[in-house]
Amino acid sequence: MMANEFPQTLTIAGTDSGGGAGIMADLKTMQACQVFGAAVVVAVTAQNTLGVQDFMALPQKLIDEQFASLAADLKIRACKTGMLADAAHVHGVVENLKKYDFGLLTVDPVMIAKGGAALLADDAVTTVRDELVPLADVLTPNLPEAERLTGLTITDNRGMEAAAMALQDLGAKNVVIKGGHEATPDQASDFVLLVDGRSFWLSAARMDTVRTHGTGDTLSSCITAALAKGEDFETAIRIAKDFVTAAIANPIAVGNGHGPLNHWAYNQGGAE
Ligand SMILES: Nc1ncnc2c1ncn2[C@@H]1O[C@H](COP(=O)(O)OP(=O)(O)OP(=O)(O)O)[C@@H](O)[C@H]1O
Ligand SMILES: Cc1ncc(COP(=O)(O)O)c(N)n1
Repeated sequence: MMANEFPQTLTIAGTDSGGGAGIMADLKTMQACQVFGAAVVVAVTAQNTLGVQDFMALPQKLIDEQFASLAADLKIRACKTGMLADAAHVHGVVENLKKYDFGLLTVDPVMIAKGGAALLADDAVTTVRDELVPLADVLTPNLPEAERLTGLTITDNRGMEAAAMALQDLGAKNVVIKGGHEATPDQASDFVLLVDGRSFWLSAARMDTVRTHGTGDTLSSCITAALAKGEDFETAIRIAKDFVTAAIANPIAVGNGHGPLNHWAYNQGGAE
């Protein structure tokens, strides 16, 4: 393998001082997936498993410089976005994604943290919908995010399927509607609509646990890692579901609130 050819990935998101979500969860997932992970920090949060105490988005100039630094040196094969804070920063990230080639893009349209804190300004939802979603090779909204982006109300499986189609109409190629927030007691079921029109459900036993901090970040960064390794969309999404299921099913005791996932579990044979 050439010196510059090792699979390289990028997360464009916010930090989590508590280590469980955001860029920290992304890099831990990428490491476990045996790809190299780089990061463009858009926002810094003061956060733990109990919630988000404060955050600040970085000046756009510094964000632009991080993109330029990576473009000048690394060979990123796949990237993902997470917390982008506000409309101006969403727009700034979109400009950079159009300027540089960082490979396949997974968009996790992060809006509200598990503890209830807003990680995206309300008026930025339209910017995400109009500017970022059309660039997405894979879009991974949870149910509230899918509702905000489409204007639909999702109450059942049919609603998830309709939302996925609406998101493809907005320009996303492959869509994963995450059912973590669904009120089904037994199953955590995600609906996948692929770019070629095929669709399927991915279901796992729903774990009765509060240790689910960073589940969405973990899923989207595992998809990113698998794509960087050359997997096709369907395989990448299936691997990521197994990875996150194992990471939830084998909890580690950290913090007193929504605890982080176990990013070693999948490699230790912990897939359910
Ligand atoms: N309690 C659970 N048991 C099993 N799987 C779960 C559970 N909660 C979430 N999942 C799975 O985790 C993945 C992420 O889904 P979720 O809806 O929690 O995303 P999210 O809200 O974006 O996560 P976060 O905001 O915490 O990063 C999905 O595959 C979902 O089915
Ligand atoms: C920086 C950052 N990015 C994303 C999340 C979402 O994760 P969760 O919904 O599990 O709190 C978060 N809490 N913090």
